[in-house]
This record gives sequence, structure tokens and C-alpha cells, in this order.
Amino acid sequence: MGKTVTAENVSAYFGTHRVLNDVSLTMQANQATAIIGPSGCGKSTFVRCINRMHETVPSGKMMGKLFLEGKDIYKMDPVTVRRNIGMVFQRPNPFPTLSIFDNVAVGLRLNGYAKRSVITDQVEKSLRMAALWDEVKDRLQKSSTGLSGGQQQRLCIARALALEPDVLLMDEPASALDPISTLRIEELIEEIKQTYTIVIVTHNMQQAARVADTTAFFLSGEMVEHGPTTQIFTTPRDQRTEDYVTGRFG
Ligand SMILES: Nc1ncnc2c1ncn2[C@@H]1O[C@H](COP(=O)(O)OP(=O)(O)OP(=O)(O)O)[C@@H](O)[C@H]1O
Repeated sequence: MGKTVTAENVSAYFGTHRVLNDVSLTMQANQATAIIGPSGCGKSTFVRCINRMHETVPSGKMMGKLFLEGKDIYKMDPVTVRRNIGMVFQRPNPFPTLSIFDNVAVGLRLNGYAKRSVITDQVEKSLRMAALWDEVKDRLQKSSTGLSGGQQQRLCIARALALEPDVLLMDEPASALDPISTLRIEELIEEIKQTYTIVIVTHNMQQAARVADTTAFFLSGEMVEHGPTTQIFTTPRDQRTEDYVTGRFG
């Protein structure tokens, strides 16, 4: 089951440049939370703080607290954090030298799964969950590079789901995809949020409106407003949110 992620007064820096300023936000278990806002407002940095990727950048620094179901993420082992908090990126990034099967199995093997039948079952389960199984079941040993962009992105989602994380972070997961593949990813989000907590960064406001239970609007490193998605898009409390969602800037 998904777990709740809570950010308390999170600030993030690249060197001395502060790109997130005192962000507090609760991302509820088994819901999809969308993060919207203009380019450069800190959306990606925020999700990268959640799974401790921000600290892998040499100048990256984070202040404040992040909790996974009440447990301090920054007191956990980073490898455990990234296992429990999976991530899907803007551009599909399957391992090009690996087969479709091995792309999903690799994380399982690295995490100590050795029994072949267990790995095979988990690969199938993950590919089914990512709505890719029927398209690839007859070519599991073929290279992932033969898949379309949308299929590659669903493969990356299957790879992330194979380890059964609590949370799935999605950083503009459909921005490189055609409308049909985008729709499939959105349907998939709807499906998997029963089991996972989803945090999705998106530039596409229709997409946020379609998939997210709640939406948070970021501006210049600050979290301006967070609420039920319909409220954010129809009756925002803050003028800056209204200007953004009605296309007056951004
Ligand atoms: N590796 C880096 N080194 C230095 N500054 C960075 C780095 N990555 C991002 N930044 C800066 O941090 C700020 C926030 O960037 P971030 O990528 O989090 O924004 P974003 O809202 O996700 O933008 P976009 O919508 O364009 O992806 C920007 O000013 C950006 O220039």
C-alpha cells in the first residue's frame, strides 16, 4: 500500500542559490498529487528531494524535513529510500543493452531476488500493472530499444513498480509522448494509485485536472497553494494561482 509523504519547511539549494523556500506539503497515501508551476519554479528539485536524489548533485543541499509515513527520510539509508520511493523521468530511459525482461528484472536481482520463478512472476506482474504485458509478452528477450517511446515509458514504469515501492515520483512522465501514449499513462496512473502514492510533476494542466486528486501550485521556489484539484482549477484562493491556471502567465 502507498504511504503518505510529508514535507515540512523544505528549502533546497544549488550552492548558495536557493531554489525551494520553506515548502510544506502532505502527499496522501493512495492519491495522486500533481505539482504544477512555471518552468524553473523548483518542481523537479522538490521531487528529487523526496527520494534524496538532490543530494547526489555536488552543490545540492536540502534543509527541512521529509517523512515517509512519519519516518524521517533523511535518517533512512538512501538505498532503502530509493527502493521505497521509485521514480520515472521525463524521457524514457530503459537500459538499451538489456532485454525487455531484464530491464524489469535488474532491480530485483540487485536487491537480492535470486529465484528464477519469483523473478519471472514479478516481471510479469509489473508489466501487467504497467499495461504493457500484452504488447511485449512474445518478445521479452528482445532489446528494449525496439519499443516505441510510449512503450519504453511504460517499461520504465514497470521497472519502477517491480520493487513494489510505496511511492512513485513521476517527473513529467508523458511530456515526450504522443497523445495516445499520454492517455495510456494517465489511465495507468488512475489504476496504480490504488496501490501506490503518486506525485506527478506536470506542465500540462489538463493532465493534472484528469489524474490528480490534489494539486500544488509552485512559484519561484514557493508552494503558493495546495488543495483538491477541482478547487485549484475553479476557485483558487490565491490570485497568483488563478493567473497561472487561467493562462495569464507562465
Ligand atoms: N544541476 C543544477 N545546478 C544548478 N542549478 C540548477 C540545477 N538544476 C536546476 N537548477 C536550478 O534550480 C531551479 C529550479 O529548477 P527545477 O528543475 O527544479 O525547476 P522545474 O520547476 O522543475 O523546471 P522545469 O519545469 O523547467 O523542469 C532553476 O532555477 C534551475 O536553473
